[in-house]
Amino acid sequence: MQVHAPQLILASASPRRRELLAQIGLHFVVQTADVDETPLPGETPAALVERLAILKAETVWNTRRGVLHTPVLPVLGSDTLGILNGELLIKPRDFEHARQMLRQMSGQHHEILTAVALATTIGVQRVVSRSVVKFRAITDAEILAYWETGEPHDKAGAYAIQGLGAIFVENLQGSYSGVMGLPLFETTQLLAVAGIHTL
Ligand SMILES: Cc1cn([C@H]2C[C@H](O)[C@@H](COP(=O)(O)OP(=O)(O)OP(=O)(O)O)O2)c(=O)[nH]c1=O
Repeated sequence: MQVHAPQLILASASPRRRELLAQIGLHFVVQTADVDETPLPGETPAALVERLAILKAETVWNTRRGVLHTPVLPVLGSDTLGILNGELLIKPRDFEHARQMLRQMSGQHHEILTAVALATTIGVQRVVSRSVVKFRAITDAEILAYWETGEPHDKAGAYAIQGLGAIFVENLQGSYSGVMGLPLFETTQLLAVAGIHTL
């Protein structure tokens, strides 16, 4: 088996982000950043998602720099959240919270924002991907059955487009990988600026 030197550090505990980066053939190591994801008073969703992606990337960048005292690999951080009627769709706290979000999303359009930040020696570059997702009508019985699969528990908006949640998605305008947690088009553009190429 050939061992590749890592090209970057992924500052994320999300298995989806790992899968997506691996899908485009990048070699990376994972170092997670445990950051406070609470919105600031009056913070817009777009400002929040961008701030959290930057915070995740910078937190890991600063830790690596402090420990190693040597040139550090670029660090990629990301954050995903949804918006419906101005309200945030985040990871559900419990079944009640998931039910409340999915009931609101039933038969409606919502927006998914994923921000990506790349920390390098020249500073932090970032980009935000926006997608609009239309859900079909969902019954309460379906919400309960879906919750019981476990899939919604750790996903923004309490669903996974890459999983069983796909059955609710009538239409998607935007980035499939962005909804899943890491928009690959935008990510490769950021990486190219840092000299990391996929082809
Ligand atoms: C909408 C949607 C979200 N998600 C996931 C992507 C993210 O992992 C998660 C949103 O939570 P995030 O806080 O963005 O990420 P995370 O806590 O999983 O990982 P980390 O902060 O360490 O990077 O929801 C899906 O997997 N599929 C979907 O369709």
